[in-house]
Amino acid sequence: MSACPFPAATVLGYPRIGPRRELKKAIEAFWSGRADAGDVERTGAALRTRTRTRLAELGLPTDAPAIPSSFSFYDQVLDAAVTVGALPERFAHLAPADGAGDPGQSPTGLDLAAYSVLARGTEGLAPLEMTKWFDTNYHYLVPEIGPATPLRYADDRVVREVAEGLAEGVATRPVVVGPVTLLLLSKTSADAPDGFHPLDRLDDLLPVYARLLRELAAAGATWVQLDEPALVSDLLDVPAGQVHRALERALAALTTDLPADQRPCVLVTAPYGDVGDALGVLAASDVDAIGLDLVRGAVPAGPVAGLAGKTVVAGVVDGHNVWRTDLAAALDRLTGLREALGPDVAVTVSTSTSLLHVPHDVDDEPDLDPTLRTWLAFADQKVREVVALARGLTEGPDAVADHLTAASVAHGTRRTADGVVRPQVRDRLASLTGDALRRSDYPVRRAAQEARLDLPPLPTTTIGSFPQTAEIRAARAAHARGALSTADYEDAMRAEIRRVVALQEDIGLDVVVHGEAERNDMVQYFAEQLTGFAATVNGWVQSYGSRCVRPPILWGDVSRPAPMTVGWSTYAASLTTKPVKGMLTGPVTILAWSFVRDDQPLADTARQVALALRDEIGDLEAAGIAVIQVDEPALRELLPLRTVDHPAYLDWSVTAFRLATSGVRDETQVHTHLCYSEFGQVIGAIDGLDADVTSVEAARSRMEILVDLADQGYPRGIGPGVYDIHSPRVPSEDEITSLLTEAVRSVDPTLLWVNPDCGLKTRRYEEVDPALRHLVGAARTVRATLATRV
Ligand SMILES: CN1c2c(nc(N)[nH]c2=O)NC[C@@H]1CNc1ccc(C(=O)N[C@@H](CCC(=O)N[C@@H](CCC(=O)N[C@@H](CCC(=O)O)C(=O)O)C(=O)O)C(=O)O)cc1
Ligand SMILES: N[C@@H](CCS)C(=O)O
Ligand SMILES: [Zn+2]
Repeated sequence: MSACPFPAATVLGYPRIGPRRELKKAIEAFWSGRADAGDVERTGAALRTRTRTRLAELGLPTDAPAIPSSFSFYDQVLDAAVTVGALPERFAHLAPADGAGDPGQSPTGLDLAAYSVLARGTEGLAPLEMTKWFDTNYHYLVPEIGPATPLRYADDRVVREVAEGLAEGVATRPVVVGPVTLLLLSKTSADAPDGFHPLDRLDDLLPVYARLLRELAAAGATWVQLDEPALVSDLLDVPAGQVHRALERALAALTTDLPADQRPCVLVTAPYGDVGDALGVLAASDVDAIGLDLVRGAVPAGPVAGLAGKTVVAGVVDGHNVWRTDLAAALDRLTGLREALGPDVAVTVSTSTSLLHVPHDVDDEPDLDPTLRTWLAFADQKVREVVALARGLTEGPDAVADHLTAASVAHGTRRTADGVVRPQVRDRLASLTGDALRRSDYPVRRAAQEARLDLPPLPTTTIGSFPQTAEIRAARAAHARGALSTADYEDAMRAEIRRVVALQEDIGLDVVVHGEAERNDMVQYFAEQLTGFAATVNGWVQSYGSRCVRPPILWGDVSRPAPMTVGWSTYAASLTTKPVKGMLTGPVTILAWSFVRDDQPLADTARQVALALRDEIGDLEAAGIAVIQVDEPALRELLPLRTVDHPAYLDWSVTAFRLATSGVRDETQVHTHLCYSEFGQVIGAIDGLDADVTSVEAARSRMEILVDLADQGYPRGIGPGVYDIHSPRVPSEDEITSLLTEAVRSVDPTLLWVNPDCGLKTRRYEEVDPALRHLVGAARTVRATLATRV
């Protein structure tokens, strides 16, 4: 018998925000001073208890480590950095002086206030940067590691949570970001010499992980899960060979080199894609189990050298989307896997990724169409699927015949249900010619737009949203529960538009927006108005920290029954003589932030969404809106993790954007907005979008993007963000002036626009008002220098 028996079913992680966003509410109350740290700790503990109890109810055993311990108050990458004490120099004062590195000491680590400072910053102290987690809409905090960054076992929270489970009679499996991924996702700290990479610190980090494993074993953990998603990505700037060598060293240090009785059994997972050649490295190591994403990745074709005696944790249930699993097909896949790997390899059934990316429970969605509901599996339903598949694999399909039949009936109804295929949508798309993707040459458009808009040099604008105040959200909540009529709600939104337009005129912005007050979310708002989408009521998913989104479910062919934004934009236009910018979310972003259908290629779905947006853009134009912005902040997010897949993605994503935007006349100016990006990887696509003006996030990188674009001879309008909206800090006029002065040196000033980095919805008016005044003041100052230059 294996020294490391693994349960037949598990999941790689579970949502932690709570079914009613309990954690969000508790931690935000703490940040605003309405609750103390003890209140938040109690909420966290109650949520962890709930998770363990719920997972057991759903069928995972409590006496074997099938139930993951995957809680976090904010982010799992931050947690790993805190566990290994990797505090950047500017946060050094937060570290408790408790002799944490000493053997025998159990460090209690950072308290919640200090932990929050790393995540959110404080006066004069910038937080860790935040960026997207692989190709998901989840954001992690980026650790900063240099040659001198302390690395020591500094926080025993993960160990305490194991003990907490055991005290309740549940043997959990702690989940920790693995050492290779932690270093590959870290950025090099500013003081590091040229050529340094955080991976250079691997040998300093491994003893810290080894200590963690010993502490976990001592606390009673029989397994630990080390997540190594970096193995599925080519986008992390380190060649695969080097990653594999690092992995070999890490696994040896955490298995081979540790006495078996001093460490838990080790599961290493590679979620979010195909593990590729790293499988050979994992198999050749002494790890006890390997987690494979078999939704995105391939089932090995035959035996893999070194796997004998290990467990393969087969991720056949999609952790990243909400469709009910075709259980019969999954069982075939599992059987095929077992046959391919041979009798010496145990197979456990699992999810492909953590369930962090899906809502809790379909049964908590009273308003969903009953037929649609049968097609779906949220986290809880997925746990049941995993349990049923495990039983089917061990006892044979007959043992779970009811489950297999119910799943196949649901899949059958999905294929033929009304609205899944809409012939009119498909016929329209089929009849489009290449002309639908082309506008006139840019110089022709530019001349027509300049004549129409008559803007000054360095025109100023915002990215669209103004603060979503408590009053706006309260009005929407009251409307949703029937306490405010539609007419009164719309009046409230119009009052907000009046306020926002008047403010922009007062500040002196050149191109005005309506402020997006009416939007609960920049994707959900559109999904609620398009056919083929369903919205949830409680389907919250963590986006970052305490911030959540409710991704809509894109289940059928998409069309636009009626205009979606025209009324709001034309109302704003009626209030001002300045040009009003219409504001839409682009096709790629609508897909990226929805649960997309899995029964047709994403490219086909993107074209349907694009066509609906093309209709909206046509209506905005017909209503006299001269500037229309189509936001694509998620263009980079959906970039495939394997470079071999990039050309096809960039082709369909650019095509979708052009399909949406190319139907307008020359004198209509199309803007786009990109944020959350390392633009280097999509710079060709920025050009391909062919937008007249592109605004990009740039303030935090001091406009480096401009140099890249200038190097490429980028020929169209560009608005590098001059104000970091992620921070409450109000930038001074001088600082914006200095950014703009640099900008006009690297880019043709006649192409330059002046705007913040992103929308202002998460900010407060106390910050936005002065910041925008400084922005306009700076633009005027630099404009004057241009005039004198001429
Ligand atoms: C730009 N970003 C977005 C991403 N994904 C999206 N789908 N949308 C985005 O905008 N990904 C990348 C980034 C991530 N950034 C953010 C930024 C901010 C949030 C955020 O603030 N989320 C809110 C929820 C927003 C929302 O849906 N609002 C609704 C419901 C509001 C609500 O909670 N109402 C209360 C009642 C309120 C009251 O009575 O006063 C309730 O229902 O209980 C709305 O405005 O109607 C959050 O709360 O976290 C997310 C991602
Ligand atoms: N128009 C949106 C873009 C966010 S990426 C906004 O201003 O919030
Ligand atoms: Zn943005």
